[in-house]
Amino acid sequence: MSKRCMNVSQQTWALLYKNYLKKWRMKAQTLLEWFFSFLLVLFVYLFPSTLHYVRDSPQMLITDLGHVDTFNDSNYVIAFAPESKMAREIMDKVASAPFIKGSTVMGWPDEKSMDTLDLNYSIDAVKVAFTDTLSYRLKFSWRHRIHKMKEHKNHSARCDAFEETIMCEDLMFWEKGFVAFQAAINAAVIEIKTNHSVMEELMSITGINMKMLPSVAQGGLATDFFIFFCIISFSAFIYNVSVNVTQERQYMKSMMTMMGLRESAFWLSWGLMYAGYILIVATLMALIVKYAHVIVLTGFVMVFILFLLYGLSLITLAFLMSVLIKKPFLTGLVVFLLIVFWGILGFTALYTNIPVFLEWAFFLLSPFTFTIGMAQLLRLDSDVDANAHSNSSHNPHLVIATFFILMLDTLLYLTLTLYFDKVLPSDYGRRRPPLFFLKKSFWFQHQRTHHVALENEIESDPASDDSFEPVSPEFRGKEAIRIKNLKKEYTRKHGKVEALGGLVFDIYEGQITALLGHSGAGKTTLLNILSGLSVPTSGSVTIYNHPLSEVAELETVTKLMGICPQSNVQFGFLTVRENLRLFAKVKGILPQEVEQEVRRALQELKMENIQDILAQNLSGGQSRKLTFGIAMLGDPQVLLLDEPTAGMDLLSQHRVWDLLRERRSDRVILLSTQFMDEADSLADRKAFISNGRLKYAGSSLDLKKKWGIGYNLSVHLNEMCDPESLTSLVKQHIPDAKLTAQSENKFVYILPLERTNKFPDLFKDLDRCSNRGIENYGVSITTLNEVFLKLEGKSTVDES
Ligand SMILES: Nc1ncnc2c1ncn2[C@@H]1O[C@H](COP(=O)(O)OP(=O)(O)OP(=O)(O)O)[C@@H](O)[C@H]1O
Repeated sequence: MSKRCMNVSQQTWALLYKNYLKKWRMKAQTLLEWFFSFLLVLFVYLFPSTLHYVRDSPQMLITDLGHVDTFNDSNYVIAFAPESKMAREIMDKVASAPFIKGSTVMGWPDEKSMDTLDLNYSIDAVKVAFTDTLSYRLKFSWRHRIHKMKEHKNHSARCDAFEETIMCEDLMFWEKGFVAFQAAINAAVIEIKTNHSVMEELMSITGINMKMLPSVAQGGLATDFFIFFCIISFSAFIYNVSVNVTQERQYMKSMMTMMGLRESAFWLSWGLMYAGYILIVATLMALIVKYAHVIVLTGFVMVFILFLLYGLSLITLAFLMSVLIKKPFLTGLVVFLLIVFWGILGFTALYTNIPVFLEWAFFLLSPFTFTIGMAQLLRLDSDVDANAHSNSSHNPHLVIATFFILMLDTLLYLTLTLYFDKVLPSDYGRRRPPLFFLKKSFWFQHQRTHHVALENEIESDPASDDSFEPVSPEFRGKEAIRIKNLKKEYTRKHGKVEALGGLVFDIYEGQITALLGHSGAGKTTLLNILSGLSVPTSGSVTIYNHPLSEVAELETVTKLMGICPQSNVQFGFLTVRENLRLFAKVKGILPQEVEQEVRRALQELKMENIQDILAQNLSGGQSRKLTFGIAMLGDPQVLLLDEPTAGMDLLSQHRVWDLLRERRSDRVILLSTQFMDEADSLADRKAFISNGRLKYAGSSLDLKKKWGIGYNLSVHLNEMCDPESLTSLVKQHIPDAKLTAQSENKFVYILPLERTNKFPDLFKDLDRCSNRGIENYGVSITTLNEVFLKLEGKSTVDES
């Protein structure tokens, strides 16, 4: 057996190269992936001209806006809520303010009912919502009075110049009466509380419009679209990583894990590959954002880091979904929809006030965080202070905070991926209990102290039953695989199916053991349990004293095993040689021995002529040969082979048999087969399983002896022959001969094995009787097929 070392970096590089070859060979998929990514980048590139403009109004002078109460507009009603004595008193005083006189003041029982006040377009409502006597909120109409500010374009101290006119958004607060109302309500509250009137004083305050510094403004809806395209800029990659990982995780990852693959190598190989893609697109996006002047003041590095961290978080999100969802297309779709939906949720936070705790919870969703981060970046650009310093690095805290949150999101998704990957049930592989990380054995190397006891506990073959041939003394103490009371039940829609029902069985080193049985007998189930691909419902298995129930022990056992499962294990887009090379590295064969091992497998199985053919183009038999070759890599100590020669031509079958015979000594070989001749000529010991129970274990000879070996004497006769005299002739030589079948012109007798010395005389007499109606006769040895049918018949009788 070659020395094995499960090295994460060797496995990661091998899988990474496999991923690269996949991308290279599946050109259409790869081109589409990059085409869509570049299309999105192009969209983003087309935005910048409409996105921002520099606001510079040098012609705007310092202007005197006059007194607060110069505001003069009677086209509104005043509403307040809740209507209490104090509130009414305050509002009465407010109504006495000179600029309000004559307006309608309405009290409402609560804010909700006040908000139902819906006036026609010509009249506005100014609503005052009291929270207590001293606190209130002033609600101005959305349409006509004060524009609602968006957080990411909240550059409220800005003015725009339209030809000759200068429009300042903030001036609305002065011109539409917001400041005047605020001053009047404040004066009323102060007067009620202090008995001192400040109304006149507050009303005489004057306002001044200062000169504006130049600034960069963002383009409203266009900016939102721009952010949206940034959110979905990695979608094509993320869709593909979701689909690829889900596909591989279903079967190939479990198989490779059973060969010794470290989980981290699998995730790293996909993670690193797509991190490379993300790096390229993040650089392009940052270049566009920066050099097309979407963002003028913020540095390239900040934008690049934001895109990179966002992209990485999406890779881990795709990983997480691939663990939670089984269908590849569905995983890709769900991830895409989540990106869109969570991104849009980010806009909600920009436009509305969502509760703080909810906002923090939403930060766990990386597209949400990215939206906020992007908005903050754009906002930095129009920040007044930033303009003053002409360097945004003075105020980047919020953007840097989003970097950290994105890192946390990535870490969270990765942790959840690894956790659910271990805990959630799947078709193959061992599941851990939900709280496995609390167990000491998970953190510390397992100490094997109880194995001796366990070994003693296990009963040996039930030798007392004469259906089981006692093993010869030379094999005593060579029990490599010990199976005790092994049960396996599958739950189906209509109840449970018992695939194995309490198997007790030892498999010895130095022997080839064949599992025989009808379809659905439980052979694959047993082999899957021994390979660690399936978990028994009850009972125990030890391989070289390592109990398979212990995950840590399973890792040791995988180093000893070579597995050839019922379905082929190979990557269709790799050639035969590449497949062998990849699996040799996954199995931990030392780097300097890999090529030698691959060459040996190609030679031994006569696959040199097909070594450069893609596995997907191999015939069924050739594929099987490749899977067998993969199982044999590293010359494993324990070989578990599920119908290894199925579909192979005769020559290949014999090649496989020869190989197994050559390796038999000091190895444990267990194979299942449907071919009786394979079991007959290859296996030293046959185990016959029927309906999940062991019916017989022993050598071919013993099996045939117990179940009707011998020789079949078939005599063909014509109408001249007297059947009774034929039977008495046979019995005269061999009294215990049995007539097993008779037809009009053919009689079949079974002649016991130990009577071979009587055969010559019998044949002589039969020759002599040729003139008495015996046309011809022949003798054949009982085949295993016949024994199988007999045993099968007995099982059916037993069952009924
Ligand atoms: N995943 C599963 N879910 C439900 N039932 C299953 C599952 N796998 C196997 N079974 C059932 O368990 C029983 C044993 O199946 P198994 O595949 O071990 O038989 P087998 O002896 O290998 O058959 P074959 O020679 O046809 O491969 C069958 O009744 C089968 O239907």
